[in-house]
Amino acid sequence: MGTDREKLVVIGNGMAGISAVEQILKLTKRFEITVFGSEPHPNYNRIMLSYVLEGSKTIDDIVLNDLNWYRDNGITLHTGTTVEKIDEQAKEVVTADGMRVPYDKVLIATGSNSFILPIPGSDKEGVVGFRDIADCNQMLEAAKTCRTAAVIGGGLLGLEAAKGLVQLGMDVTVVHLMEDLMERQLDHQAAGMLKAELERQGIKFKMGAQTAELLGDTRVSGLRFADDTVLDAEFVVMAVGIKPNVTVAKESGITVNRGIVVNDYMQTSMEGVYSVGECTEHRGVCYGLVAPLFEQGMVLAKHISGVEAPPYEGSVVSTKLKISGVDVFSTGEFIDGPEHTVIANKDDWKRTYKKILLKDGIMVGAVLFGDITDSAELQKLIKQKTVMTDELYSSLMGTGCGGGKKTTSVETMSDEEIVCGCNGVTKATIVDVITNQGLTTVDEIKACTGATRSCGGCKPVVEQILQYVLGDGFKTSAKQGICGCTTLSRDEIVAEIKEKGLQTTKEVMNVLGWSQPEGCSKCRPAINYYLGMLNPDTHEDEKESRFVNERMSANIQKDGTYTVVPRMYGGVTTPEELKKIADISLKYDVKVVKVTGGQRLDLIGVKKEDLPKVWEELDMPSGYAYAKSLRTVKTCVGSQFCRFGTQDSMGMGATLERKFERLDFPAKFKLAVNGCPRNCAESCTKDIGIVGNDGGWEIFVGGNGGIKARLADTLCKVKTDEELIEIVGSVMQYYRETGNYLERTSEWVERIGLEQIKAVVVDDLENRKALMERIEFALKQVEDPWKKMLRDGDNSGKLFNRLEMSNQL
Ligand SMILES: Cc1cc2nc3c(=O)[nH]c(=O)nc-3n(C[C@H](O)[C@H](O)[C@H](O)COP(=O)(O)OP(=O)(O)OC[C@H]3O[C@@H](n4cnc5c(N)ncnc54)[C@H](O)[C@@H]3O)c2cc1C
Ligand SMILES: NC(=O)c1ccc[n+]([C@@H]2O[C@H](COP(=O)([O-])OP(=O)(O)OC[C@H]3O[C@@H](n4cnc5c(N)ncnc54)[C@H](O)[C@@H]3O)[C@@H](O)[C@H]2O)c1
Ligand code: SF4
Ligand code: FES
Repeated sequence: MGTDREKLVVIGNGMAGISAVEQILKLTKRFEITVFGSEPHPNYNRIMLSYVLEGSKTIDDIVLNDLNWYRDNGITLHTGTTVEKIDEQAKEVVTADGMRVPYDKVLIATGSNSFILPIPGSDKEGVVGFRDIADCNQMLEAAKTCRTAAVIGGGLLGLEAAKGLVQLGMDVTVVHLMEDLMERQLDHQAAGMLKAELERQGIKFKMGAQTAELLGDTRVSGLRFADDTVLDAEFVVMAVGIKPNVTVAKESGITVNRGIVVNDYMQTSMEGVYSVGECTEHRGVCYGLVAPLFEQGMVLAKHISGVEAPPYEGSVVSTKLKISGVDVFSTGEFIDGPEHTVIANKDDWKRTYKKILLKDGIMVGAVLFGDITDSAELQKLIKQKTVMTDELYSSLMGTGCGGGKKTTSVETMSDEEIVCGCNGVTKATIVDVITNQGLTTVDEIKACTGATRSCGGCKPVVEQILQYVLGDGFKTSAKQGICGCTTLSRDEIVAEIKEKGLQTTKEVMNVLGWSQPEGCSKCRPAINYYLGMLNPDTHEDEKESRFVNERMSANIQKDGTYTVVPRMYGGVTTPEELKKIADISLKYDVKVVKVTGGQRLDLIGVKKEDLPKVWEELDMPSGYAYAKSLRTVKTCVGSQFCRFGTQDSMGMGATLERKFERLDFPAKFKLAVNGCPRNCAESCTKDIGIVGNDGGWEIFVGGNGGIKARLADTLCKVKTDEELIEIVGSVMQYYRETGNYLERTSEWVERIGLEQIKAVVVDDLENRKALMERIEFALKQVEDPWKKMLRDGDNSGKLFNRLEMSNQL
């Protein structure tokens, strides 16, 4: 049925083309739209193929626009139909099977093809790219019969493919040309951390390897490298990049470089013909991520619909790897050169890394590993070419006292700014559905606008917008698991462990339906902690679920040696003890003895195999410097010696340390006790700070002197030592029972609320007593790990073997 509407023909039924069509439909109904797609499917979310492979989504889950959508919007769809060229003279689009469709305007959105290495054997059976549903299905099929796979290419795609194949039970080696993974997005530091994490998750790597040939008869059986070494592989995935699909444009005489060359309004060299997506080259750049493609689509939609629009000026891209338990993010410039000012922070303990690059004071790029909560914020600041200030620095790098909350920046975002890059949702759209449709949760916004639907990277910003628009009416309902292996929250897991009487991490993962049977480095230690906290008498600590320092009961150093920190209650020692420490240090060639910030002595440089002998000869309790446990109780001189002292801080410090040592906490725990408000032992930055005052004690909670400094809050004042011990014990137990694993008290206090903590441990005497009973019970079960090791020996026989390097966590 003919109409007098303008005829728009879209070549390519992929993410960029159909997103542009969606934008056009919002602006005008003046086009009669026909879409051609080579694939036999309606438009689907290509990004999610990684999740289909990994098993967490099905093909049906990832359809973005089903056939009804095309029908409802009056779009004629030809699936399984490839366009050959545009006949400019006839003003017709010509398909490979000879169909001719007249046009007024054409949009070319033909995407990319996988780049297949031009090496002998690359056409063998069992060699695939990873681009579409057909490739994904081939991989799923192969996993049923093949055991070994090689993924060539250690970029985003290769790593996601490798993880998917590991999930399917295959033995997978990633073969990478360079020495660093994802070298187009990460610096050397982050790439190293990423590799270590993926190795933990079961992926093998062959780095710096150039594949010369794929071996096998008709079917691939292995890889031969340029140095003539060989790797067996029954299945090979090529993930070495993509090639813009410019065939139609080339055949039609349109200017093509690497991609189809367009101007700032996405117009090609041919009158009436536009191009968006991965096939397009704008100002010399071809993009390979969806966010820029959606931005292009918006500009195109306005231009083609006759709506005035600013030109497309290129995009700052950012990437996030979609592998559960691996949080890595990169945006803008990421390799530092002499022109950059580098702000960097690496935490070996939490295995996090943050780097921000400045050029002439302006933020131009960032890399995050381990903790990507600031990703959306950084992406926005870098996109806006923001100048770094002291305030921003403190907010991003977490320095400065008082723990001031980050200011939300959504207020300063323009309405047109895209919040969800994957789905092209702007701030204005989100604000609109909150204000006009009364939506109050991230899930509702997701259902209505698509924001957060794909990679999830935009969720923090969507939450911020909700909070900003609703103020106090905001509640977060988005379901967030403790890691990518589960959607269960910490509280749900703890409740299930209690209700179902679960005993081991394996059991928790099996019964509660973990997506990865072995869990990951985030959930395994957390569950081990929750089990121990809930069942102090029956839980068998799972050493393999502990971080290396905890397994060794010592902190590993850069050079592979360890440190030994013996317990010195309240920071007090004797000349005899000091002499013993000095003798042993000399005997075992300890090069440095360091006085720590917590007033202890740290014997640095003990060889792994000497650890048991050093512990035995010291014959002192472990100082737990490696553990998520009570580390130290720092004390001032106090009333025993100090002229100002009103309380015996040294005595009380030692008492508290003796009483509460050895227990596991969600994170490390530090105390300080002061004899008077002069506060020489710095209570304000401790998890619990105690200050002698008015003949009694004043107690503070939630202080932190670390990366995210925070001054402690006043909890209460008590008159007696007994009351002090009881409040300290019950705060500790309340934190043990309600803290998220790895959550310091500084974060816990903010999350739970000071008033709630007061209500439970100060005001409610019965509750306080119950908490004390539970902590006393737990305390009865604990034993010094050095003594235990000396008595029971090392069951594995490997822990103190010089050559054995444990790297599970
Ligand atoms: C496994 C995987 C994971 C990814 N993950 C992410 C991610 O997390 N984040 C991100 O931003 N990006 C990701 N990407 C990249 C993202 O999917 C692409 O950038 C995006 O899909 C490109 O959209 P496009 O429309 O330009 O191309 P495509 O989505 O490839 O669409 C082009 C379509 O045109 C069809 N076509 C080609 N030629 C013709 C013709 N002559 N006639 C008719 N039809 C034709 C093709 O068959 C195809 O269906 C991922 C890609 C893959 C493969
Ligand atoms: N999470 C995400 O954002 C995501 C996920 C998957 C794919 N993608 C996109 O899909 C596209 C394809 O991804 P990709 O990872 O293939 O592209 P890529 O170009 O980012 O990475 C290819 C990698 O292969 C390596 N390589 C090149 N030749 C090699 C060889 N002969 N042997 C071994 N390694 C070799 C390169 O060093 C590079 O690291 C990209 O545009 C990517 O951005 C994005
Ligand atoms: S805090 Fe008070 S009691 Fe303790 S050392 Fe300082 S001045 Fe003396
Ligand atoms: S940015 Fe990926 S889902 Fe929003």
